[in-house]
Amino acid sequence: MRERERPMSSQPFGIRLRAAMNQRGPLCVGIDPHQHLLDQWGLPDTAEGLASFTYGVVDALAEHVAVFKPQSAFFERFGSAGIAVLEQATIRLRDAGALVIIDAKRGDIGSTMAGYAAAYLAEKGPLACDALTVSPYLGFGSLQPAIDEARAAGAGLFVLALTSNPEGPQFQSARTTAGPTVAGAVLDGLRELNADAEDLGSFGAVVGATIKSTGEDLDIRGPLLAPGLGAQGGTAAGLTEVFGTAVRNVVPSSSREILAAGPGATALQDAAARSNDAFRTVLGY
Ligand SMILES: O=C(O)c1cc(=O)[nH]c(=O)n1[C@@H]1O[C@H](COP(=O)(O)O)[C@@H](O)[C@H]1O
Repeated sequence: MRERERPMSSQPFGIRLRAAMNQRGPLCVGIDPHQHLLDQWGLPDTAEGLASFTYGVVDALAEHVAVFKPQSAFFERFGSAGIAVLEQATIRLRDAGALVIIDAKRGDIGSTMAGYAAAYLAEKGPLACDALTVSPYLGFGSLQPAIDEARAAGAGLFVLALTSNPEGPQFQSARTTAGPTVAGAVLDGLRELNADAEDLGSFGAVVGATIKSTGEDLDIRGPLLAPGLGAQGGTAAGLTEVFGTAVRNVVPSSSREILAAGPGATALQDAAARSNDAFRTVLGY
């Protein structure tokens, strides 16, 4: 069967992502159950508190928002009980038609990367999600097993390129021996992976909404995950300055700003809808 004729569930990630953003708006809600948010929601700092918080977000938003990005760190904090919540939340979100990017920023030598790929990207993996954040600092080529598994499963990757934290440029703006910056080399690698994509490829970059203009070419024919909105100071209006003509491919991600509206489901839905509307206008959805 040709790619375009396949049912949506078995389409490559980039195609599913564009369809979901067209349908529900571009907002990605980050699920970052910080200790202070559990406290603010009146929940204990335990695995049970984590579960109530996470399923509260899932129940309120799974049918309204296109993309979710659970932050693995805050689930790992509670060991296997926390990982079980991440697993369940991922299943429930996907069952409700949302896409899940697990933010685990994995990166290792190729043979170990294959283990992460089996956990997060393989169709029957225990934490199977739609896309995974990965780190390229062991060399872009070290990501190959994850790239292969993503292609086989119709999943995607988001590779760190220009991160939102102030320390990022120390490495990311440094020049490689071949000439481009480290970030530029990552973007070049992604452009190559997406070369055959008609609209949006499955291999994306992480580019912080806070980075201002860098002179890097962000047109990689793939999605640009933009965290740093809200709590870190990035705004919807500022996205055009950072992304220029590539702004249409941005997946704007916001965690604390939306989560702080909880625990009420209606308040969470209102916060997500407001945010989604602002991004729709800027990104042209
Ligand atoms: O990969 C990420 O999502 C990420 C990359 C980056 O450059 N900056 C960044 O903040 N993030 C993540 O995005 C989320 C931001 O959360 P808020 O600042 O609360 O919206 C956190 O889970 C971060 O780990």
